[in-house]
Amino acid sequence: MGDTILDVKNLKVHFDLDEGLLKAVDGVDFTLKRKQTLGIVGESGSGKSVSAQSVLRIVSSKAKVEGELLLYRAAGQEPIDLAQLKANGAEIRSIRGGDIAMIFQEPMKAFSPIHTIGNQIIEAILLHHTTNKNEAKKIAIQALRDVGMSNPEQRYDQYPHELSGGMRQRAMIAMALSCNPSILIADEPTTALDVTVQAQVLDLINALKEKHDTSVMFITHDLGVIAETADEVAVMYLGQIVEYTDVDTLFHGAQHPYTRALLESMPSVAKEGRRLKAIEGTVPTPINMPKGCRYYTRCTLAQDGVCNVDDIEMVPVHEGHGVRCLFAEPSPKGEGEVAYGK
Ligand SMILES: Nc1ncnc2c1ncn2[C@@H]1O[C@H](COP(=O)(O)OP(=O)(O)OP(=O)(O)O)[C@@H](O)[C@H]1O
Repeated sequence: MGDTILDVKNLKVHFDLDEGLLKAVDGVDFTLKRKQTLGIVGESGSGKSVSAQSVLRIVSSKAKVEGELLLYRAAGQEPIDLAQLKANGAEIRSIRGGDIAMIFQEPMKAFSPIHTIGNQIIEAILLHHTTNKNEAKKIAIQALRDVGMSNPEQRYDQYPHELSGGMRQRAMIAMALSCNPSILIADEPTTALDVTVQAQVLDLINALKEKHDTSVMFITHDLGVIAETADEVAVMYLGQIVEYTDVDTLFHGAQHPYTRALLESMPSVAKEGRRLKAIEGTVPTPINMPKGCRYYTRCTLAQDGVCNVDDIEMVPVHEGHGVRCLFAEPSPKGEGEVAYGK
């Protein structure tokens, strides 16, 4: 467990709705290693955000959360099971923002419009770091400088609406990192930004991760972002992880038909002159799901009577590479691409 900082075991998040039981997350396992970035990728509705919110215990109070969320604060120490903490108790509140911080797609979700950027950043620092206001202000200004804000002293006194979208994103990252968290959860932080600013923010997150030895859980629907940030990747579909591997194998030896379809819909992967292939259909709502493979309704390899009979288990095809598909084959690292579809 030495290099593991977060170990998520059999996480289930279910919502009991009038229409039926919605299984937003249904038996998810992953480990986040120290100083590494785990990318979680999948289309909208696959359960990425709900998984992340469960770690911080900020998922809606209507959700039923089961499983283990083991946080190893230091190597060799007994873990804390975040799933066992009271959702609004003192312990999880001290972990939120202290050990684990989160950034979102929309920074206005993180900031209140009626307080200055500086006052909001020092609030967290005063809670987790120091009770001295002058010292907290110095840390906040340094954090703004670290994320590349020009005139950080002036930014400190500005309101969120006075900054551009990219600047607000940087300010949110400064707030998240001002308490030096060991884990940063980034939920689509660059989706709303134009391409140039997106690249700058990704570079910034990667640089800060190296500087502060932070572990990052990076949630995105974009494999391009995964290529830029992740060491390991979990591909999610309808509440389950369908493929789990290191980033090189993802791009050169993916086996799950869903991962392959995502790759084929990615601009730089599509061969020259070939049209991008959109994935047919949409992600169904995970209510009253039939037995069998969750991807059955959209899969080009689906076989009636084979794939829609029993729930599909994750098959280890190589050390550190798991695939939830009956057609997965054991493969030496990186050779799945050759085996698949031949
Ligand atoms: N508070 C809630 N009540 C009921 N259902 C919810 C709630 N929050 C999320 N869901 C459902 O859970 C499923 C997973 O949602 P989630 O937001 O985790 O997906 P996602 O992969 O992060 O997609 P997106 O990128 O669109 O946020 C979806 O079917 C969603 O409608």
